[in-house]
Amino acid sequence: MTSYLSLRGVGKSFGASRVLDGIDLDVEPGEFVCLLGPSGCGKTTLLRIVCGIERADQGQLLLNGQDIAGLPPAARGFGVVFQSYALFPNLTAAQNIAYGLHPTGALAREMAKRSREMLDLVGLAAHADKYPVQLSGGQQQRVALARALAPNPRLLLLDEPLSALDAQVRASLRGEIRALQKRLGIVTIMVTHDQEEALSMADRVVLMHDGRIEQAGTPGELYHRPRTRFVAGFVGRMNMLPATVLAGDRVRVRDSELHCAPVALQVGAQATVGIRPEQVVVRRFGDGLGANSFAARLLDTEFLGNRTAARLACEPLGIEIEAELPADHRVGEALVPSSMVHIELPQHALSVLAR
Ligand SMILES: Nc1ncnc2c1ncn2[C@@H]1O[C@H](COP(=O)(O)OP(=O)(O)OP(=O)(O)O)[C@@H](O)[C@H]1O
Repeated sequence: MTSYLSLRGVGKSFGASRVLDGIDLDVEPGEFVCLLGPSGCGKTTLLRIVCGIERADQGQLLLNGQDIAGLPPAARGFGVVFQSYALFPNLTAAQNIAYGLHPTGALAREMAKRSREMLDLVGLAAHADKYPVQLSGGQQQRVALARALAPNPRLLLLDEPLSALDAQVRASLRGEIRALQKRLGIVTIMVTHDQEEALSMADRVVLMHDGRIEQAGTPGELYHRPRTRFVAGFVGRMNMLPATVLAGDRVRVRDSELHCAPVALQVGAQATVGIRPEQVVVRRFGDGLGANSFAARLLDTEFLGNRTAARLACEPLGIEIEAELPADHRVGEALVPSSMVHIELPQHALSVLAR
């Protein structure tokens, strides 16, 4: 089956520096894909290549099976929204949106009608005649989104569209963009360095590192089944324990044996065992000494409202462990610094990764 958009072996260098290396990516109809990664990993360059502002040195860019690498940006028919609103200050909201329709050759009457429809779509019908300076940051970004969507683009490209906004507006716009994208069914690629944004908005997250795709998958896959240490460390928080593989379902950490889900690594391989803080089970000292249970000393706690974060020193494993307990945790009141507890690292919650 042909994907809607396919990138095959896309590579790009700036001078001697290799910024993208062998990027393969398929985007399916209706999908919302986030390019996520640390600063400098190449995500913006990749979006600019899809957009046509930048040319790849190698590889193919196929839309519905057709190579579009040679097409200039305007001929691609994509809608783009940048971090800065990039609205024309001398045009009203309605005129800014209509401006995006000029290349379609629509008549003035049609453009005005479409512009009103789009303002309605982004909840700004009452602000049609305002100039950008009279609109809040969030409203300006909604106008920019409406402008990008007005010509019915074949692809919507968003480059950190929320990063200039304050936290509250950002959170509400996240939901709005996501809902709009689903309603219109428009294939969308968004660049962000904010993992929470990527996990909450995307159908699929493409995590990039040093110009390569480290892992692509649903938010749940990246969070629960990271394939590399980089993914485990970048998406959410993870305790990491140096380990040696003992058997298909056992590893050794220091002098202790841990049972884990089946691992693909060879016996004797050096590995890292990862466990999320919220999956560490904390019990009263002496309670529940099953497999993967260890004594630990509480170093400190941090009250976070709906949960409590705890730092524990676990001597048998030779590391500090971070745990997160729900607010109503029954051991919660006994958690005073220096007290001893037992922790369990449940078998199913351990990710065993190559070192
Ligand atoms: N026009 C250019 N000329 C030279 N180097 C460039 C150019 N554009 C980007 N780079 C370099 O390419 C690398 C990747 O940049 P890119 O902007 O794609 O990364 P990014 O992941 O989007 O990072 P950020 O989140 O900081 O924007 C960086 O090292 C950057 O300095």
